[in-house]
Amino acid sequence: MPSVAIPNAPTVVRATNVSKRFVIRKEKSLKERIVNFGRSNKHKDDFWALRDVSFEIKAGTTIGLVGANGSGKSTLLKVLGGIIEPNDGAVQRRGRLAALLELGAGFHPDLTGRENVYLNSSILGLTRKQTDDYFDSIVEFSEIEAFIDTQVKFYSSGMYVRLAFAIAVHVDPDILLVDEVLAVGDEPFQEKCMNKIREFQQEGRTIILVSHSSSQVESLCDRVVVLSHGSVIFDGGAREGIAALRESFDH
Ligand SMILES: Nc1ncnc2c1ncn2[C@@H]1O[C@H](COP(=O)(O)OP(=O)(O)OP(=O)(O)O)[C@@H](O)[C@H]1O
Repeated sequence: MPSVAIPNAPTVVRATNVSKRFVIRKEKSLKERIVNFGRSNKHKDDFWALRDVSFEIKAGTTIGLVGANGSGKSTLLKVLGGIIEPNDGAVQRRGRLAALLELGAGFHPDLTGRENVYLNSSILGLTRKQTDDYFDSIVEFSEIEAFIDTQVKFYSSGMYVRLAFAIAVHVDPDILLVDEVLAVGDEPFQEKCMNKIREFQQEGRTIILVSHSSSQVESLCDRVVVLSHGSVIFDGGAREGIAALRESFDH
């Protein structure tokens, strides 16, 4: 088992019948524009990115969210992290959460790396004194010392991820959400992140990971949830989950 199983571990995340709808605006075709001359060139469609998703996650579990492109993984991660609200259903969480979502999320582009460290840490519940204490260690982990006083809008995607990951792992999270972002780091940094994730597993923290890498999911996760068109089609062991994922590509 990749993480340390805790007997009778409490539930730290519970999603109950979660559904999320987006409104998609589409341009009308030339024919529709002529027929509807004088009216708006756009029409709206409802799109359910998540439909009736329910599961519970016990403390200390590493869970992989997998599925084809557009199946709803990032949307689910954002709903679990409280970054977006579901239209139906509810999410309950216990403990401090740190989230590594899409690139640059959580960073203010006009602020420097240093200022963003302080801003992010305070959003995640650290005092200024605690951030002062962690600051050097965050910068050292990120290995971007030379750019720490540069505005983050000038950062490369790898530099963003380095700083974001370094902050997330220093705020003592009980739950860590990681979207695909790690794939952006270079090989040595990815290895460093994997080691940190393994350390977190040993410490009994809960990790929710979105990944397209089957080998990464199999080596890190205790459990896999497979999404297809916004619904859970499998919830169980990692190896069986990867098999269910491959099968879902054929449908
Ligand atoms: N803000 C939004 N407005 C409209 N549609 C959205 C929005 N965010 C996501 N979607 C749609 O919801 C669906 C699920 O998107 P999501 O990013 O959750 O998929 P994913 O499984 O993470 O995909 P990928 O593997 O490509 O990253 C997609 O069809 C996407 O276009």
